[in-house]
Amino acid sequence: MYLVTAQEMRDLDRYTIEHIGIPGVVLMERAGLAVAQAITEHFAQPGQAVVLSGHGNNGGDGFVVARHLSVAGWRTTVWLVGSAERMTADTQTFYEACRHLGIDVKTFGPEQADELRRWLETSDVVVDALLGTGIRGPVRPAMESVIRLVNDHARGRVVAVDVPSGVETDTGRVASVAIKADQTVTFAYAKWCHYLRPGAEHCGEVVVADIGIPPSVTASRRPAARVNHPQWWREYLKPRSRWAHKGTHGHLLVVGGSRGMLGAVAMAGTAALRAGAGLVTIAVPEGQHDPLAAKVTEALVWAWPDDGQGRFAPGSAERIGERLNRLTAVAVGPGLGRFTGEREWLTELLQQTDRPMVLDADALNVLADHPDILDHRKGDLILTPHPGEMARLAGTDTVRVENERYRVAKEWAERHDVTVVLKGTYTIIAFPDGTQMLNPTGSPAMAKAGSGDLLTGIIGALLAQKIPPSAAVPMGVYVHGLAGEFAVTSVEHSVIASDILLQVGPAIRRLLSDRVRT
Ligand SMILES: NC(=O)C1=CN([C@@H]2O[C@H](COP(=O)(O)OP(=O)(O)OC[C@H]3O[C@@H](n4cnc5c(N)ncnc54)[C@H](O)[C@@H]3O)[C@@H](O)[C@H]2O)[C@@H](O)CC1
Ligand SMILES: Nc1ncnc2c1ncn2[C@@H]1O[C@H](COP(=O)(O)OP(=O)(O)O)[C@@H](O)[C@H]1O
Ligand SMILES: [K+]
Repeated sequence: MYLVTAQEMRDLDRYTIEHIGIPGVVLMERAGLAVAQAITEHFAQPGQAVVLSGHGNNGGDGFVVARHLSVAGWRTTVWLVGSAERMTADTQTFYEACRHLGIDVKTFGPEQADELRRWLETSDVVVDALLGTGIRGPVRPAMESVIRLVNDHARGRVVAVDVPSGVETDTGRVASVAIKADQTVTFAYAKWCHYLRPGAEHCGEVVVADIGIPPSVTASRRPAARVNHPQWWREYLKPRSRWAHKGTHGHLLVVGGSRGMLGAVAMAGTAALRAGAGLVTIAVPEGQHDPLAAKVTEALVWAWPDDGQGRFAPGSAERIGERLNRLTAVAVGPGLGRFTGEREWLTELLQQTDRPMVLDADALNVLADHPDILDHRKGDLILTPHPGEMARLAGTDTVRVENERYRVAKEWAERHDVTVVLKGTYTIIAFPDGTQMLNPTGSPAMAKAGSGDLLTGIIGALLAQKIPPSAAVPMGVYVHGLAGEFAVTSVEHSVIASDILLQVGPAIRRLLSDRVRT
């Protein structure tokens, strides 16, 4: 599924209307019908509904909802919050239809606030069709007072049409106030605000309804963002061949693990094996060799010169040259720490190999301080920052990263020709070509030290198996999130990274069995 901006949605609507020839009223009818169906499916029997309509097309959808609810036996009242003269032609059509059917349509004015409040307090459903993707700037006063009335007084289920009114479609920003919905029924494609805070917190459950826009329209008007889904990389997800041997499934080198931080490389390396890598070698500072070898049983351990403090010695990265030909991907950063000579060290690593490389944790912090290091890279680079690391990379603060997740990752990926995985709830993957993917899998259980190391290992394993980054990265992020969901067997609070590690297999199995079915 694509993830669209307001402008992209307008373009797709217009293309459908003008080039395919499906009239706008047909789309509006389907949109309103989908919302009415979501409501009637939720309730065992009809009750009382208040529909709040603006004069734009979002309001038009509201008139369609009102008509279907009324026909289905609901006591339905519509409040027009706006002016009948400024209605769009399609909205006017369905406004008239409501009137011809004898549905009660009231026009809201400040003097009716008490009456509307009573309706809100006594209705089973409130339909928010005030503002959709056409919102510009802060909500104007009349609508603002209606939105506040809904948030303060609605007792029943609040269902938002397309987006909760007051939420900006492309950014999830709420400039003044916004409806707090229990459910949002959107049309054709998800919009950014359904995933970005604070707007996403206003949506409740999001349902994407088909309104008859033919899927082929995206071929001529391709949106720049997608929701991560197996449809985008399923072809690379294969059962293992009967003739497989360890050499056919790649060799990942994981580099990191300074003193006191061996857990991170151990987790990354083991996750890589669980994600299917044939061989994993973990390179650590010499003094950490024995403790790591005692900790991990299935990965090879390789000692690089130590600085005497349990970290890599300057120049130690030259070691990679020895075994370069046998490696198929590299992951650098878990438990790396900071050390003298780190800039030259990371530069050497990048210079020595054209294998795809994942950079995580302190490798990202070295890069943030010395972005020129990137000039030395020879192969594809994948960066997996959490918001704090992203902020350091982009020279900004975490608050801006969180407020503009959709923009910060994209700018960095394009400017530096790398793939950026900006982690968090709904991880964003920004590709070097400017396109993005938003990941729907994951769980708050993953908000715990160690879960990021697993992701590094999983992506590394998929790259090591020669899956191109455009597929390996979203597949890895999806599998990691699914494993995080599966790991919640009791409560989210108690899940630890090792639990997630054990679910990498079941997550892959789920995807493989889905693959067989579809
Ligand atoms: N053919 C189409 O384009 C379709 C559009 N659909 C619906 O149409 C919506 C988009 O319709 P529109 O583009 O007419 O826009 P909206 O209905 O979202 O809003 C535009 C109207 O709101 C007013 N407005 C804008 N910003 C405001 C603010 N800050 N405070 C108060 N009033 C404000 C404007 O005066 C304008 O009349 C979608 O969200 C969707 O619900 C659906 O019916 C499907 C088909
Ligand atoms: N609330 C959440 N919902 C979904 N995924 C989450 C959530 N919190 C954290 N995660 C995921 O868990 C991982 C945490 O990684 P990171 O912050 O690097 O932690 P660490 O390096 O300490 O393991 C990321 O992949 C992130 O997307
Ligand atoms: K709305």
